Amino acid sequence: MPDSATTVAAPDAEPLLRTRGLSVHYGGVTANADIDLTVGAGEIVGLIGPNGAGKTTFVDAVTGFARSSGEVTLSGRRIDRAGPHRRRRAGMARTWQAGELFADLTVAQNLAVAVQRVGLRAMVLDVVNGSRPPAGVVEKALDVVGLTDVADRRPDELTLGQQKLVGVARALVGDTGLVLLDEPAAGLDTHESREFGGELRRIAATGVGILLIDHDMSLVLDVCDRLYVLDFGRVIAAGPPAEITNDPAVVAAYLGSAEVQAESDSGADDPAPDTSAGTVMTPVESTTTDETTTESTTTEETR
Ligand SMILES: Nc1ncnc2c1ncn2[C@@H]1O[C@H](COP(=O)(O)OP(=O)(O)OP(=O)(O)O)[C@@H](O)[C@H]1O
Repeated sequence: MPDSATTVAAPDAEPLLRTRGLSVHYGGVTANADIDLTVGAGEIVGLIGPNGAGKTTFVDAVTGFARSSGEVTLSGRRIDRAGPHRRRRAGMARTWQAGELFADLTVAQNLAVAVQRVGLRAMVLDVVNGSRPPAGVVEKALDVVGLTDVADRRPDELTLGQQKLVGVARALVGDTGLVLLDEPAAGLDTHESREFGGELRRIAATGVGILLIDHDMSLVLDVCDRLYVLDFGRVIAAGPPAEITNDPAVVAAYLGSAEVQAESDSGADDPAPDTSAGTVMTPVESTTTDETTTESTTTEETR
Protein backbone atom coordinates (compact mmCIF):
# COMPACT_ATOMS: atom_id res chain seq x y z
CA MET A 1 0.00 0.00 0.00
CA PRO A 2 1.19 3.55 -0.56
CA ASP A 3 3.37 4.99 2.18
CA SER A 4 1.86 8.37 2.77
CA ALA A 5 -0.93 10.74 2.01
CA THR A 6 1.36 12.44 -0.50
CA THR A 7 0.46 9.67 -2.94
CA VAL A 8 -3.18 10.82 -3.13
CA ALA A 9 -4.04 11.37 -6.76
CA ALA A 10 -4.54 14.84 -8.16
CA PRO A 11 -8.21 15.47 -8.98
CA ASP A 12 -7.76 15.09 -12.73
CA ALA A 13 -5.38 12.12 -12.56
CA GLU A 14 -6.55 8.72 -13.79
CA PRO A 15 -8.49 7.21 -10.88
CA LEU A 16 -7.30 4.12 -9.11
CA LEU A 17 -10.37 2.16 -10.18
CA ARG A 18 -12.52 2.92 -13.19
CA THR A 19 -15.30 0.81 -14.64
CA ARG A 20 -16.95 1.62 -17.93
CA GLY A 21 -20.13 -0.11 -19.03
CA LEU A 22 -19.62 -2.95 -16.56
CA SER A 23 -22.41 -5.50 -16.94
CA VAL A 24 -23.11 -8.91 -15.41
CA HIS A 25 -25.88 -11.28 -16.43
CA TYR A 26 -26.94 -14.37 -14.52
CA GLY A 27 -29.23 -16.23 -16.89
CA GLY A 28 -32.19 -13.93 -17.31
CA VAL A 29 -31.12 -11.62 -14.47
CA THR A 30 -29.21 -8.45 -15.26
CA ALA A 31 -27.34 -8.08 -12.00
CA ASN A 32 -25.18 -5.14 -13.17
CA ALA A 33 -26.07 -2.94 -16.12
CA ASP A 34 -23.56 -0.56 -17.73
CA ILE A 35 -21.97 0.63 -14.52
CA ASP A 36 -19.54 3.55 -14.81
CA LEU A 37 -17.82 4.14 -11.47
CA THR A 38 -14.53 5.54 -10.21
CA VAL A 39 -12.60 5.36 -6.96
CA GLY A 40 -9.62 7.64 -6.48
CA ALA A 41 -6.55 7.02 -4.34
CA GLY A 42 -7.29 8.11 -0.78
CA GLU A 43 -11.02 8.24 -1.47
CA ILE A 44 -13.86 6.36 0.24
CA VAL A 45 -16.67 5.68 -2.20
CA GLY A 46 -19.92 4.10 -1.03
CA LEU A 47 -21.99 1.69 -3.09
CA ILE A 48 -25.49 1.43 -1.71
CA GLY A 49 -28.85 0.13 -2.84
CA PRO A 50 -31.69 -2.17 -1.83
CA ASN A 51 -31.16 -5.89 -1.26
CA GLY A 52 -30.53 -7.58 -4.58
CA ALA A 53 -29.58 -4.31 -6.30
CA GLY A 54 -26.29 -5.79 -7.51
CA LYS A 55 -23.70 -4.44 -5.04
CA THR A 56 -21.91 -7.72 -4.27
CA THR A 57 -22.09 -8.66 -7.94
CA PHE A 58 -20.25 -5.45 -8.76
CA VAL A 59 -17.45 -6.36 -6.33
CA ASP A 60 -17.39 -9.90 -7.76
CA ALA A 61 -17.06 -8.48 -11.28
CA VAL A 62 -14.37 -5.93 -10.44
CA THR A 63 -12.27 -8.49 -8.57
CA GLY A 64 -12.67 -11.16 -11.26
CA PHE A 65 -15.01 -13.56 -9.46
CA ALA A 66 -17.93 -12.95 -11.82
CA ARG A 67 -17.85 -12.95 -15.59
CA SER A 68 -18.58 -9.46 -16.85
CA SER A 69 -18.51 -7.30 -19.95
CA GLY A 70 -17.23 -3.74 -20.11
CA GLU A 71 -13.97 -2.23 -18.89
CA VAL A 72 -12.19 -2.34 -15.55
CA THR A 73 -8.99 -0.35 -15.18
CA LEU A 74 -6.66 -0.10 -12.19
CA SER A 75 -4.54 3.05 -12.34
CA GLY A 76 -5.31 3.22 -16.06
CA ARG A 77 -4.38 -0.41 -16.82
CA ARG A 78 -7.04 -2.72 -18.24
CA ILE A 79 -7.49 -5.73 -15.97
CA ASP A 80 -10.90 -7.01 -17.01
CA ARG A 81 -9.49 -10.09 -18.75
CA ALA A 82 -7.34 -11.07 -15.78
CA GLY A 83 -8.34 -13.69 -13.23
CA PRO A 84 -8.85 -12.95 -9.52
CA HIS A 85 -5.28 -13.78 -8.50
CA ARG A 86 -3.74 -11.49 -11.08
CA ARG A 87 -6.05 -8.67 -10.05
CA ARG A 88 -5.07 -9.28 -6.43
CA ARG A 89 -1.43 -9.07 -7.35
CA ALA A 90 -2.11 -5.91 -9.34
CA GLY A 91 -3.13 -4.25 -6.07
CA MET A 92 -6.85 -4.75 -5.47
CA ALA A 93 -8.33 -6.80 -2.66
CA ARG A 94 -11.78 -7.49 -1.31
CA THR A 95 -13.49 -8.68 1.82
CA TRP A 96 -16.40 -11.13 1.79
CA GLN A 97 -19.78 -10.72 3.45
CA ALA A 98 -19.13 -13.73 5.69
CA GLY A 99 -15.46 -12.98 6.23
CA GLU A 100 -14.85 -15.13 9.28
CA LEU A 101 -11.43 -15.23 10.86
CA PHE A 102 -9.56 -18.42 11.72
CA ALA A 103 -10.35 -18.85 15.40
CA ASP A 104 -7.24 -20.91 16.20
CA LEU A 105 -4.80 -18.49 14.59
CA THR A 106 -3.47 -15.26 16.02
CA VAL A 107 -4.29 -11.96 14.37
CA ALA A 108 -0.88 -11.88 12.67
CA GLN A 109 -1.30 -15.47 11.47
CA ASN A 110 -4.75 -14.64 10.08
CA LEU A 111 -3.06 -11.99 7.95
CA ALA A 112 -0.12 -14.18 7.00
CA VAL A 113 -2.47 -16.83 5.63
CA ALA A 114 -4.05 -14.24 3.38
CA VAL A 115 -0.75 -13.55 1.62
CA GLN A 116 0.04 -17.15 0.80
CA ARG A 117 0.50 -17.42 -2.94
CA VAL A 118 -1.06 -20.19 -4.98
CA GLY A 119 0.23 -22.24 -7.85
CA LEU A 120 3.26 -24.35 -8.67
CA ARG A 121 5.81 -21.54 -8.36
CA ALA A 122 4.50 -20.70 -4.91
CA MET A 123 4.73 -24.34 -3.86
CA VAL A 124 8.36 -24.45 -4.94
CA LEU A 125 9.12 -21.20 -3.11
CA ASP A 126 7.38 -22.54 -0.02
CA VAL A 127 9.60 -25.59 -0.05
CA VAL A 128 12.71 -23.44 -0.47
CA ASN A 129 11.85 -20.55 1.86
CA GLY A 130 9.27 -21.99 4.19
CA SER A 131 5.68 -20.81 4.01
CA ARG A 132 6.25 -17.25 5.14
CA PRO A 133 4.93 -13.97 3.73
CA PRO A 134 7.49 -11.35 2.66
CA ALA A 135 9.05 -9.60 5.65
CA GLY A 136 7.14 -6.70 7.09
CA VAL A 137 3.92 -6.91 5.09
CA VAL A 138 1.79 -8.27 7.94
CA GLU A 139 3.23 -5.75 10.42
CA LYS A 140 2.58 -2.90 8.00
CA ALA A 141 -1.07 -3.85 7.47
CA LEU A 142 -1.59 -4.19 11.24
CA ASP A 143 -0.03 -0.79 11.75
CA VAL A 144 -2.33 0.84 9.19
CA VAL A 145 -5.44 -0.42 10.99
CA GLY A 146 -3.99 0.25 14.45
CA LEU A 147 -3.88 -3.39 15.58
CA THR A 148 -0.15 -3.83 16.20
CA ASP A 149 -0.75 -4.29 19.93
CA VAL A 150 -3.03 -7.28 19.43
CA ALA A 151 -0.97 -9.08 16.77
CA ASP A 152 -0.46 -12.13 19.00
CA ARG A 153 -4.03 -12.39 20.28
CA ARG A 154 -6.65 -14.74 18.95
CA PRO A 155 -9.86 -13.35 17.43
CA ASP A 156 -12.05 -14.24 20.44
CA GLU A 157 -9.85 -12.02 22.63
CA LEU A 158 -10.72 -8.97 20.51
CA THR A 159 -13.74 -6.69 20.45
CA LEU A 160 -16.08 -7.18 17.51
CA GLY A 161 -14.87 -3.89 16.06
CA GLN A 162 -11.26 -5.09 16.21
CA GLN A 163 -12.24 -8.38 14.59
CA LYS A 164 -13.82 -6.44 11.73
CA LEU A 165 -10.60 -4.46 11.35
CA VAL A 166 -8.61 -7.68 11.13
CA GLY A 167 -10.80 -8.53 8.13
CA VAL A 168 -9.87 -5.21 6.54
CA ALA A 169 -6.19 -5.66 7.43
CA ARG A 170 -6.25 -9.04 5.71
CA ALA A 171 -7.25 -7.29 2.50
CA LEU A 172 -4.57 -4.63 2.97
CA VAL A 173 -1.68 -7.08 3.28
CA GLY A 174 0.77 -6.70 0.41
CA ASP A 175 0.76 -3.92 -2.14
CA THR A 176 -2.94 -3.20 -1.90
CA GLY A 177 -3.96 0.16 -3.33
CA LEU A 178 -7.69 -0.50 -3.56
CA VAL A 179 -9.94 -2.42 -1.15
CA LEU A 180 -13.52 -3.36 -1.80
CA LEU A 181 -15.32 -3.90 1.50
CA ASP A 182 -18.56 -5.88 1.40
CA GLU A 183 -20.56 -5.06 4.54
CA PRO A 184 -17.46 -4.85 6.75
CA ALA A 185 -19.34 -3.32 9.68
CA ALA A 186 -22.23 -5.80 9.87
CA GLY A 187 -23.16 -6.48 13.49
CA LEU A 188 -21.43 -3.46 14.99
CA ASP A 189 -23.43 -1.15 17.26
CA THR A 190 -23.51 2.59 16.71
CA HIS A 191 -20.46 3.35 18.83
CA GLU A 192 -18.37 0.53 17.34
CA SER A 193 -19.47 1.49 13.86
CA ARG A 194 -18.39 5.09 14.40
CA GLU A 195 -14.95 3.97 15.60
CA PHE A 196 -14.71 1.61 12.64
CA GLY A 197 -15.54 4.53 10.35
CA GLY A 198 -12.72 6.55 11.91
CA GLU A 199 -10.31 3.72 11.13
CA LEU A 200 -11.51 3.61 7.52
CA ARG A 201 -10.77 7.33 7.22
CA ARG A 202 -7.28 6.78 8.62
CA ILE A 203 -6.69 3.97 6.13
CA ALA A 204 -7.84 6.16 3.24
CA ALA A 205 -5.52 8.92 4.45
CA THR A 206 -2.59 6.61 3.70
CA GLY A 207 -3.59 6.77 0.04
CA VAL A 208 -5.63 3.56 -0.18
CA GLY A 209 -8.85 3.80 -2.20
CA ILE A 210 -11.88 2.18 -0.56
CA LEU A 211 -15.14 1.01 -2.09
CA LEU A 212 -17.56 0.51 0.78
CA ILE A 213 -20.79 -1.47 0.68
CA ASP A 214 -22.84 -1.26 3.84
CA HIS A 215 -26.46 -1.04 4.90
CA ASP A 216 -25.49 1.07 7.93
CA MET A 217 -26.33 4.51 6.58
CA SER A 218 -24.82 6.33 9.56
CA LEU A 219 -21.47 4.82 8.66
CA VAL A 220 -21.82 5.30 4.91
CA LEU A 221 -22.98 8.91 5.11
CA ASP A 222 -20.31 9.76 7.68
CA VAL A 223 -17.24 8.34 5.99
CA CYS A 224 -17.86 8.39 2.24
CA ASP A 225 -16.64 11.16 -0.03
CA ARG A 226 -19.05 10.08 -2.76
CA LEU A 227 -21.83 7.54 -3.17
CA TYR A 228 -23.24 5.51 -6.02
CA VAL A 229 -26.74 4.16 -5.66
CA LEU A 230 -27.71 0.96 -7.45
CA ASP A 231 -31.22 -0.23 -8.14
CA PHE A 232 -31.98 -3.26 -10.32
CA GLY A 233 -28.33 -3.33 -11.30
CA ARG A 234 -28.22 0.25 -12.60
CA VAL A 235 -26.67 3.38 -11.14
CA ILE A 236 -29.64 5.62 -10.36
CA ALA A 237 -27.68 8.37 -8.60
CA ALA A 238 -24.09 9.36 -7.86
CA GLY A 239 -22.59 12.21 -5.88
CA PRO A 240 -21.70 13.45 -2.42
CA PRO A 241 -23.80 12.05 0.47
CA ALA A 242 -25.73 15.27 1.03
CA GLU A 243 -26.95 15.29 -2.57
CA ILE A 244 -27.76 11.60 -2.65
CA THR A 245 -30.01 11.61 0.40
CA ASN A 246 -32.18 14.29 -1.20
CA ASP A 247 -32.36 12.61 -4.60
CA PRO A 248 -35.99 11.65 -5.33
CA ALA A 249 -34.96 8.52 -7.26
CA VAL A 250 -32.94 7.33 -4.27
CA VAL A 251 -35.72 8.05 -1.82
CA ALA A 252 -38.15 6.16 -4.06
CA ALA A 253 -35.82 3.14 -4.20
CA TYR A 254 -36.06 2.65 -0.45
CA LEU A 255 -39.08 1.87 1.67
CA GLY A 256 -36.88 3.22 4.45
CA SER A 257 -36.53 6.61 2.81
CA ALA A 258 -37.56 8.23 6.09
CA GLU A 259 -34.37 6.87 7.63
CA VAL A 260 -32.23 8.22 4.79
CA GLN A 261 -33.82 11.61 5.22
CA ALA A 262 -33.47 11.53 8.97
CA GLU A 263 -29.76 10.88 8.60
CA SER A 264 -29.25 13.71 6.14
CA ASP A 265 -31.10 16.08 8.45
CA SER A 266 -29.50 14.93 11.68
CA GLY A 267 -26.65 17.40 11.33
CA ALA A 268 -29.21 20.22 11.44
CA ASP A 269 -31.48 21.28 14.28
CA ASP A 270 -33.64 18.17 14.50
CA PRO A 271 -32.82 15.64 17.16
CA ALA A 272 -31.03 12.62 15.72
CA PRO A 273 -33.17 9.51 15.34
CA ASP A 274 -32.62 6.57 17.65
CA THR A 275 -29.77 4.75 16.01
CA SER A 276 -29.00 2.35 18.79
CA ALA A 277 -28.59 -0.44 16.30
CA GLY A 278 -27.11 1.80 13.61
CA THR A 279 -29.28 3.38 10.95
CA VAL A 280 -30.13 0.65 8.56
CA MET A 281 -32.15 1.25 5.44
CA THR A 282 -35.15 -0.99 5.16
CA PRO A 283 -34.97 -1.61 1.48
CA VAL A 284 -37.28 -2.75 -1.23
CA GLU A 285 -36.18 -6.04 -2.74
CA SER A 286 -34.69 -5.28 -6.14
CA THR A 287 -35.06 -8.85 -7.32
CA THR A 288 -38.10 -9.40 -9.44
CA THR A 289 -36.77 -11.73 -12.08
CA ASP A 290 -35.23 -15.18 -12.17
CA GLU A 291 -34.51 -16.19 -8.58
CA THR A 292 -32.27 -19.08 -9.55
CA THR A 293 -29.09 -19.05 -7.52
CA THR A 294 -26.12 -20.86 -8.89
CA GLU A 295 -22.81 -21.52 -7.27
CA SER A 296 -20.06 -19.29 -8.49
CA THR A 297 -19.43 -20.87 -11.85
CA THR A 298 -18.10 -17.71 -13.28
CA THR A 299 -14.55 -17.46 -12.12
CA GLU A 300 -12.26 -16.53 -14.97
CA GLU A 301 -8.89 -18.05 -14.57
CA THR A 302 -6.35 -16.44 -16.80
CA ARG A 303 -3.38 -16.47 -14.53
N1 LIG B 1 -24.40 -16.50 -8.60
C1 LIG B 1 -25.59 -16.01 -8.94
N2 LIG B 1 -26.40 -16.67 -9.78
C2 LIG B 1 -27.59 -16.16 -10.16
N3 LIG B 1 -28.07 -14.98 -9.74
C3 LIG B 1 -27.31 -14.27 -8.89
C4 LIG B 1 -26.03 -14.73 -8.44
N4 LIG B 1 -25.50 -13.80 -7.60
C5 LIG B 1 -26.40 -12.80 -7.53
N5 LIG B 1 -27.49 -13.08 -8.30
C6 LIG B 1 -28.66 -12.23 -8.50
O1 LIG B 1 -28.14 -10.98 -8.94
C7 LIG B 1 -28.91 -9.93 -8.35
C8 LIG B 1 -27.97 -9.01 -7.56
O2 LIG B 1 -27.52 -9.73 -6.39
P1 LIG B 1 -26.43 -9.14 -5.40
O3 LIG B 1 -26.13 -10.18 -4.39
O4 LIG B 1 -25.32 -8.60 -6.19
O5 LIG B 1 -27.21 -7.93 -4.72
P2 LIG B 1 -26.80 -7.05 -3.45
O6 LIG B 1 -27.14 -5.65 -3.80
O7 LIG B 1 -25.41 -7.34 -3.07
O8 LIG B 1 -27.79 -7.59 -2.33
P3 LIG B 1 -27.62 -7.61 -0.70
O9 LIG B 1 -27.69 -6.20 -0.24
O10 LIG B 1 -28.81 -8.42 -0.25
O11 LIG B 1 -26.31 -8.27 -0.39
C9 LIG B 1 -29.99 -10.57 -7.51
O12 LIG B 1 -31.14 -10.68 -8.32
C10 LIG B 1 -29.41 -11.94 -7.21
O13 LIG B 1 -30.43 -12.89 -7.00
